[in-house]
Amino acid sequence: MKQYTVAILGATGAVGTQMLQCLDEQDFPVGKLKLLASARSAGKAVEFRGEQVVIEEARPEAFEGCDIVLGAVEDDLAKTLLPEAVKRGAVVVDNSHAFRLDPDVPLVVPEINAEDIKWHKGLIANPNCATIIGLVPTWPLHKLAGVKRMVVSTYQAASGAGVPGMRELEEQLAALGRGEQLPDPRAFAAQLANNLIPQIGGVKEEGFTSEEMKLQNEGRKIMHLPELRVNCTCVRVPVLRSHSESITLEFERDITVEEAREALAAAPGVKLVDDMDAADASDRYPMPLFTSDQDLIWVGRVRRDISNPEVTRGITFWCCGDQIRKGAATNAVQIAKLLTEE
Ligand SMILES: NC(=O)C1=CN([C@@H]2O[C@H](COP(=O)(O)OP(=O)(O)OC[C@H]3O[C@@H](n4cnc5c(N)ncnc54)[C@H](OP(=O)(O)O)[C@@H]3O)[C@@H](O)[C@H]2O)C=CC1
Ligand SMILES: N[C@@H](CC(=O)OP(=O)(O)O)C(=O)O
Repeated sequence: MKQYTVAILGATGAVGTQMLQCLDEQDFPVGKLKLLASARSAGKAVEFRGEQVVIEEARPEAFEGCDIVLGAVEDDLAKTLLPEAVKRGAVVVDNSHAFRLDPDVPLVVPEINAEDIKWHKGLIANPNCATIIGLVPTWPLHKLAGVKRMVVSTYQAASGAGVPGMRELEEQLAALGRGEQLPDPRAFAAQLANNLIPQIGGVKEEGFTSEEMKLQNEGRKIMHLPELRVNCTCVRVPVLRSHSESITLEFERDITVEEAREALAAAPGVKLVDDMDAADASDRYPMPLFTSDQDLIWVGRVRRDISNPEVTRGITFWCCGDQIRKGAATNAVQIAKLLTEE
């Protein structure tokens, strides 16, 4: 079996660290591993499959000899460095927003559009985390009844803002526990502990934020639905890990709650947790505490949309998924695995 030289760009971050674990869990055929980060991290060692791998500073020459590069750095750095990897013959799977809407770059969720990998020209983009988590359960319902419109509210964990976001919430919770004054917020616009922040990303069209527009713009490309309409509100919540979403879908054709539940129960990447009579709350509906550090999107609270006059054409549900895993690292490694099977 062919072994691949794999590099992780941003190997010390929230997503990069998780990628390392996913490569191992998904039995990825890694021949040689290169871990790249900033000069601050260069020289530190990280263990992979029982061996110590020394982190290198990310420079264009570091991509020499790489077959696959997994990108886990912010947009500007991705734009500067990743084309250098492609120039040197690597195939790149990038997690940033930099290339997602480029018509020459496939944007892939393997459960939905794995076939798009085939037309890559060296770069494949991993979608936004809230987009992946919302679309994995939307897709089987779309196949059943044709989705026309989505109304979404997201409840996004602090680690969506990377290691700095996670640290900030942990520091704030610890300071509150000790009865101390909280340090000034750095990763977020305001204190997150005991609070909700209804802004993720900069402000774009008509007052919507960049994060809110991703679900529509990336969703259209992934599901090949150029007319899809999405109205989204994204909120940062004081949860460490796992994003949650409330989603209402309007369909072209009739669909019953029973049909929706059946399709969700059979869908790849989805776990249906929808039993309001269960004794234990964790068996009644998905909650972010229980969906962290695993790869499935849990779906529950499946109901008819009672606000829709076409009473059989709307479904509402709640879902939670680990955004560092399926929303980023797991999805990227799944794509890389498909590349090895090409
Ligand atoms: N966190 C999440 O839930 C998700 C994140 N993403 C995307 O993934 C990407 C990474 O995010 P995340 O892991 O959260 O971010 P982190 O802030 O946790 O990690 C950033 C990484 O970038 C590296 N880095 C910073 N500056 C440089 C530099 N000058 N040269 C080389 N490497 C550098 C850091 O290295 P060092 O430690 O040395 O500073 C670190 O490895 C982003 O594009 C983000 O939008 C996508 C989906 C979900
Ligand atoms: N913005 C997301 C995480 C993320 O990094 O998304 P993107 O890769 O689209 O910038 C969040 O904060 O929860």
